[in-house]
Amino acid sequence: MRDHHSSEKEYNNLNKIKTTLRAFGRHKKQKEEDIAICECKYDISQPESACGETCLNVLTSTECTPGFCLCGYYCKNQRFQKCEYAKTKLFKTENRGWGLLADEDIKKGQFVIEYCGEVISWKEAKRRSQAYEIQGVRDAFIISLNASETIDATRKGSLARFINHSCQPNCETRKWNVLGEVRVGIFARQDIAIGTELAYNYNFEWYGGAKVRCLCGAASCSGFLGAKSRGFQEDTYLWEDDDDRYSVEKIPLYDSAEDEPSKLLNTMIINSSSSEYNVGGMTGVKVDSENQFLSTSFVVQSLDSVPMDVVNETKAEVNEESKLCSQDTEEAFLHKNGMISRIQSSNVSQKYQIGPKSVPKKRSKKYPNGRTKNLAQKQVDAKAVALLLPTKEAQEEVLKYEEMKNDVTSQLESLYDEIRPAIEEHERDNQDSVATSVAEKWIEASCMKLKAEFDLYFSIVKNFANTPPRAYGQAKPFEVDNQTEINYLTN
Ligand SMILES: C[S@@+](CC[C@H](N)C(=O)[O-])C[C@H]1O[C@@H](n2cnc3c(N)ncnc32)[C@H](O)[C@@H]1O
Repeated sequence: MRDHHSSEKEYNNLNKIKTTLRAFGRHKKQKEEDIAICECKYDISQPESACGETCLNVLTSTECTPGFCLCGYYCKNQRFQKCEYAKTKLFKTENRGWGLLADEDIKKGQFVIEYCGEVISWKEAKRRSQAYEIQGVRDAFIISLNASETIDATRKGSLARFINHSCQPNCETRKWNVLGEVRVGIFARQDIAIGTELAYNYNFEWYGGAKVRCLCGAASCSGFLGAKSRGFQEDTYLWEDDDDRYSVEKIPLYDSAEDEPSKLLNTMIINSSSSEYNVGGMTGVKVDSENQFLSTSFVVQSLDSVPMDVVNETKAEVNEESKLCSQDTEEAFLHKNGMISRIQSSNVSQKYQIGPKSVPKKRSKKYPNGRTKNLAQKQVDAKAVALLLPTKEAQEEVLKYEEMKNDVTSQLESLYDEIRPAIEEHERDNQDSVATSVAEKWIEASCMKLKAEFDLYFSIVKNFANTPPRAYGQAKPFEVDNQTEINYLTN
C-alpha cells in the first residue's frame, strides 16, 4: 500500500489559506452597478428575515455585498466571505490517505467549507499537473472552476483539499458568485452525523493527473477517480507500482454520462492479431452485440475478460464491416483518441485491446420486425469508390468532395477541442447553459460538415447513376480513352 508520509508532510507544509487566490491577475473589483441587492430587511422579531432561503441573492447563488445589504451585520448570506465553515477534522483513512470528517452534525444543504486554492487557467493546470508528475507529486489537487479556470490547491489550499471522492457522496460542490467572482464550496447533500467521513464526487471536477483506482466501495462505483473529468480524458499516464489504485486493468475511457462503465463491459472485442483490420496501427476494433459499426470513442479492456468464442465471432463480423470503413474513420479514431496510443505505448498496457466503444443506445432504432437499424453513420471509402468510376473527371470530382469533407470534419474537431470546456461546464453544472455564441459556432460547423457529406454522397450517387453497369471498374484510374468516353458528368 501507498506510503502516506508524503501527504502528512504536504499537510504540514501546506500554505493554509482562507480564500481563493488568483494566481495570475488580480481579484476583480466589483463594479457598483454589478452588485446584486436583495429585498430582505432584518426584523429583530424574525431572525429568519435576514437573507434566508427566500433571499433573491441566495436563490441565485450570489452572496450579498457588505455595505449594500440592508440586513447589514445580520445578513446570513456571506458565508464564503465570513468563512462560516462546519466543524471538520482531518483523519487518516485506512487506504485512501488523509480524509476529512464531520466534527459536528451537519444539516442537509449546509455550507461545509470553501475549496480554496490558486485560480489558474486550464493551460496552466495542464502544465502544473505535468510538472507535479515529474516531481512525483501524486495527488494534484486541481479542480474545475469554470470554462477557462481551475483551482489548484496543491501548494496553497484549505482543508477541503483533503476531502476524498465517493461515487455515492454525502457532499457536493456548488459554485457561488462572491463579490463578482465564482468560488467553489462543498455543501452537504444530506444530513451528516458527527464522525462521518465527508466525500464528494470528483467526476467532473478533478484534474488530478494519474488514473487512480477508486476505493469508495459504493455499489455504483465508477472504478476510477474523476472518470468523467476533463483531466481524466486528456491525461492517461499511469503510475506503475504495487499500489492497487494505480494499476491498469479494464480502464474505461468514456466521455458522457450515458456511457456508464457497466454498459461498456457488455461490449465485445476482437483479437489483437487480426491483420485484416488494423485501425491506424492500433490493434482491435470493438463492436457491440448487435454488430453495429461503432462510434469514435474507445475503451481499453483486458482480453482475459473476453471469452475466445466471442472474440472469434466478432472478428469475423468486423472483417465484413472493415470493408466499408475508410481511412478517415481511422483518422478520426486516432485524432479523438491520441491518448490511446499513449496508453498503448506503456508496457503495462500491452495486453489490453483498444477499440471504439459501443454506440449509445439512442442511435439504434427498433423496427416492428424486431430488427435493429444501425443509425451510426457508416463511412464510405471515397478513394475506393472513385476507382470504380470509369472517367477521370468523375474520379476527380469524388476525390475533391472527399477532400472538402475531410477539411470541414477536421475543422469541426478543432472547434470541439476549443469549446469543450464550455460544453463540460454545462454538463457539470445544470444552472449554466452553453453560451449562444458557442452553440451558434457549433451548429454552423456541423451544418458545413453535413453539407460536405451530402455533396460527397451526391457526387458518388450521381456519377454511379450515370455510369452504365458494364463500365464499373473497367477503367483504370485516370486512363480513360477520350475517344469513347461518355460524358457521365451531367448536372
Ligand atoms: C484531493 S486528494 C484527497 C486527500 C488525500 N486522501 C490525501 O491524503 O492527501 C485526492 C487523492 O486522495 C486519494 N483518494 C481520494 N478518494 C479516493 C477514493 N475514493 N479511492 C481511492 N483513493 C482516493 C487519491 O490518492 C487521490 O489522488
